Amino acid sequence: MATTYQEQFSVDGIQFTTREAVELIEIDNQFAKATITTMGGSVLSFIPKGQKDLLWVSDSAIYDGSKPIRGGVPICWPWFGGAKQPGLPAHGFVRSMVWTVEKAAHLDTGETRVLLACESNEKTLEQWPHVFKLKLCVEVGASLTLTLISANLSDESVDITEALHTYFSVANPIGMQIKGLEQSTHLDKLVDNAPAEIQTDVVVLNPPKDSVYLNQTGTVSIVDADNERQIVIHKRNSQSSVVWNPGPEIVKGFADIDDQAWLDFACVESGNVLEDFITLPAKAEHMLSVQYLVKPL
Ligand SMILES: O=P(O)(O)OC[C@H]1O[C@@H](O)[C@H](O)[C@@H](O)[C@@H]1O
Repeated sequence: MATTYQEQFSVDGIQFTTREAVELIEIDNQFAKATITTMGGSVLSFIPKGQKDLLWVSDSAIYDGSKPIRGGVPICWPWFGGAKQPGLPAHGFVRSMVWTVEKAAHLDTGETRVLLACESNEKTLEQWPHVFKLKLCVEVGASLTLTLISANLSDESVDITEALHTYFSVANPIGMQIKGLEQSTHLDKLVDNAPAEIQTDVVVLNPPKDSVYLNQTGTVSIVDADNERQIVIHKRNSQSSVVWNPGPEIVKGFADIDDQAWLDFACVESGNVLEDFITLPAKAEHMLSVQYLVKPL
C-alpha cells in the first residue's frame, strides 16, 4: 500500500485531510493556523493567532477536483490572463493540477514549512511545449511567506508570466484604500487593457475593478479599515500587481461566487504579467516571493 502523506510527514500540527476530491494540509503552530491544498498548490487560509483569516474562499467553491478552488492563493502560471492560443485555460494550467507534497515540517523557530511541486507531463506539453518544474515553498509563521520557483528544464529559453492571485478577506471593499500602487503605469482590463492615467493619489477600490500595475516593485498595503487592520504585501522579484474585484454585476457571471460575495474580498495579486514577462534561459530558475502580514491600523 502506498505511504500516505500523513505517514510520510508524521508530526503534530500538520494534518492531512480531504474535502470531497481535494487533499488539504492543515497547519497549527504557535503563530498561526493555515490550510493548503494540493489542488493547484494553493493556500486557502492563514489565520495568525488571535486574528481573522487573511484569505477568502468562496462558499460556492468547487472541491470535486474539476476546477481550481475559488479563493485563497491560486497560482497563475505559465501565463497570466487569457492564453495566446484559443482553447487553452485562462491563467495557465498549474492551478488545475494536483501538486505533490515534497516536504512538510516545523522549523526550529516554531514556524512550519511545506514544499509543494508540480512538473510538466504529457498533458502540459500539449498545451505548452516546455519541460518545467514549479515549486512552491509555504512558510507559516506570524506572517505567511510564499516563494514560487520556476525551473526551465528545457534546452531553450522560455518566456513566462505569473501571478499569486490572492483573494484577501476584507470587511468592506467599497472605497478601500490600497497603498503603494500610486505612480505606476496602469492598464484597465475592463476597457481592453487601455492604458489609464498614472495615479498620483492612493488607489481607492470602487468595484468593479480589474487593473494591472506595471513596473510596480514596492510594498503594497490594503487598508482593511472595518477590520481595523492593514494587510501588508512585501514582494521580491515581482514587477506587477493586479487589483481585481468583479463588483455587483460582473460577479453574476461566476458560478462559484455568490452574488453578494464580491463584498467580502479583494484580489491583490503579485507577479510578473503582460510586458513584465520573465525570460527564463535554458536550465535556469526564477524566484518570485511574497510575504503577507497584518498590522493594526
Ligand atoms: O475566473 P478566473 O479565471 O479565476 O479569473 C478571475 C479574474 O482574475 C483576475 O486576475 C483578472 O484580472 C480578471 O480579468 C479575471 O476575471
